[in-house]
Amino acid sequence: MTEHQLPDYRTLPADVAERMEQIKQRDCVLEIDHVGKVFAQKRHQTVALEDIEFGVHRREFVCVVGPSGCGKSTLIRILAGLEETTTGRILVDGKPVNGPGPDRGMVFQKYTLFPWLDVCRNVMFGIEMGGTERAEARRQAMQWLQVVGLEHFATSFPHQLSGGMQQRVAIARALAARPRVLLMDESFSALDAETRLKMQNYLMEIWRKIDITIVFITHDLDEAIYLADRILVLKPRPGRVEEVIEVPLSRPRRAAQMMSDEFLATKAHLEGLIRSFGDNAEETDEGADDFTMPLLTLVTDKAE
Ligand SMILES: Nc1ncnc2c1ncn2[C@@H]1O[C@H](COP(=O)(O)OP(=O)(O)OP(=O)(O)O)[C@@H](O)[C@H]1O
Repeated sequence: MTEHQLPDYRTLPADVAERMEQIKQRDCVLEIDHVGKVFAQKRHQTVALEDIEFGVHRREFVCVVGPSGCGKSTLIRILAGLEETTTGRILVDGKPVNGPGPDRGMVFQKYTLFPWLDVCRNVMFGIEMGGTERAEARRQAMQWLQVVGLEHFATSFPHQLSGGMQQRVAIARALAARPRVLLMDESFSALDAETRLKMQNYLMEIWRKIDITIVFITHDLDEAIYLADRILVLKPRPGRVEEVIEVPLSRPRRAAQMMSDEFLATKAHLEGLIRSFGDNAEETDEGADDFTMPLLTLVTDKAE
């Protein structure tokens, strides 16, 4: 099939359309209610987010994509309660949130485990913070380690684990506090491609087993399409919702689907959207295009 024959990404196969209908009938666990964020500096203001309105349904998997500077980090920090909104509000299960809370768990990009605690104690940390006594916290931690397949590493320390394993512990620790929503901020972007795919599959397996709603920020369009039920596309300056895409892929997802017409059409559409924001992109790379590298070698023969 040639490129111009690719199916319209909006055409959902019947099973996916039915699943989307079911998801939409569920309550919204997380509501982003007309959220705006302005960073005021001495000389100017940056409108990082403007009037973001979006609801995430129970057990839905939403990915947020957009070019650098479109407000992805600001949005997830607001959802986590680490940043205040300028306008609008965030609701979890219909209740406005002010600041961080146990109803929202977070997994960051870099490994954030406590290096002086073993794996089990790292997972116990969030449970004990909730007031659970130690023996029960240990029992629950072991259960979560089983969920992420690391029960045999309970007494290992973070530095003894690979990057992927450390992120699995971070996921277990976040889930152990029994949040309603799991917020993931570029959580797999420090991993190599193979480990990343494994982690994506692990995450979807875990998500299928438990009552958790996921919001996942990523730069990687393949990752967004592979994981999400819906993709929220943000455009920069100011950060606004450009489009919400319903991913036309059946579940359970398999890596082979990345070569399907539906996947490729969705990716082509997303790439086109993000390319169209070009003129508004973040200015951090200013000058990169006309940068000329000075010649730092004396070898100038024709074997270049
Ligand atoms: N603390 C801050 N003070 C001032 N401006 C900020 C602050 N944090 C973010 N911004 C600005 O808000 C806008 C959105 O930034 P944000 O980091 O949320 O974007 P992003 O999409 O996460 O970018 P990236 O993909 O590069 O991480 C940018 O213009 C950024 O410069």
